[in-house]
Amino acid sequence: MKRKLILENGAVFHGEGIGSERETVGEVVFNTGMTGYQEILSDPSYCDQLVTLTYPLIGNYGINRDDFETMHPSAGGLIIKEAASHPSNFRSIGTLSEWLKEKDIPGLCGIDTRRLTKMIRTAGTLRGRLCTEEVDEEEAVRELQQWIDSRDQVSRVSTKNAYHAPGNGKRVVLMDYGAKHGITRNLLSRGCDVFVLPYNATAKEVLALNPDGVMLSNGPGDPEDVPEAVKTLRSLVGEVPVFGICLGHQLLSLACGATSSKLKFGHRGGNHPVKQVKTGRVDITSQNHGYTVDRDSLMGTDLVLTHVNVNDGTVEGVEHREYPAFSVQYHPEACPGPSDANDLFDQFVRLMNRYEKVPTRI
Ligand SMILES: NC(=O)CC[C@H](N)C(=O)O
Repeated sequence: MKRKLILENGAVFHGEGIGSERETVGEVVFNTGMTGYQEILSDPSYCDQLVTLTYPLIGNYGINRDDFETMHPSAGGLIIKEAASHPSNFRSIGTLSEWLKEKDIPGLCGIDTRRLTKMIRTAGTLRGRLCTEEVDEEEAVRELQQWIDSRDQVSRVSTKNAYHAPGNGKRVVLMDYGAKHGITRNLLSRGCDVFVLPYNATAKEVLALNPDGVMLSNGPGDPEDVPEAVKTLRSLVGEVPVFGICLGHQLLSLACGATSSKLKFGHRGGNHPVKQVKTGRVDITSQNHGYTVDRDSLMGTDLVLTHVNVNDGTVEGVEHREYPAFSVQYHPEACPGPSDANDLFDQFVRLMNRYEKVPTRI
């Protein structure tokens, strides 16, 4: 079925529909990874976004049972050059198009994704509408320009109920702002006893679990839209070791007095070089974010810049001067992407060991 993508700048891309036939509007973003479409589409950080993948052939290894980052994908849509119709992989249980249909995610294929990506790089992230050929383009552009982005993504993707993933090591509370499974997987593989709490859990609720550390997850949207999380973190910093990833990093930074802003077109892909300020070590990292902590705003806070992006100098990591709290903008859990930075989870465990609290548990 013919479908098209209308952008707020008036550009129109005509292609073929795949997946759900539902219409959708969202921010169009691009990811430059060559693989990992299953993890990307199931990562809650992409909630509502129309994701275009710059790699031209997508779906060639199908969909498997192991690589979901959440079981309830919330990505707004997928935009690609070519959808493989005959996937081949020993783990494959179906095609990408079937899965998109099953999860009600609309897609568009057969468009020039390089042209679209260049457009976003020049204009900045654009809103788009994925719809049928009949839709009036001028009217759609007017509507897109007046579109008000929703600001409740974190509350939509976060768990509604607390749950427990048992282990016999350090007790970690994972704040679920839209967490990828990869974070829990990494904590469990280090023996951690993980309690996952909803995004709006209070500091009192967190501390009642008597944790050795608190992990702040990734998640969708603008960090300024989650003031309740910032308030909780203000009370937690200094009480218990904290490690934040991506949205978790941004929220920790806001809680410590820094500010954030939106990047022109974000960082999404598997080859973003990040330099550790102290040692000069460069990790190739997995990234997926549209906002950044303002580097200048760190001055006057108790946060120290620990990591910078080699491409554009933006903040990639901070640590607290006084308290056991650190965070990174990128994804040490990878999935998709390289795992150069996976040792940050070990660093978190070491931090919890160092700050061993007086045992109150029996
Ligand atoms: N992956 C994430 O946690 C993304 C954080 C935030 N939603 C951003 O786009 O900057």
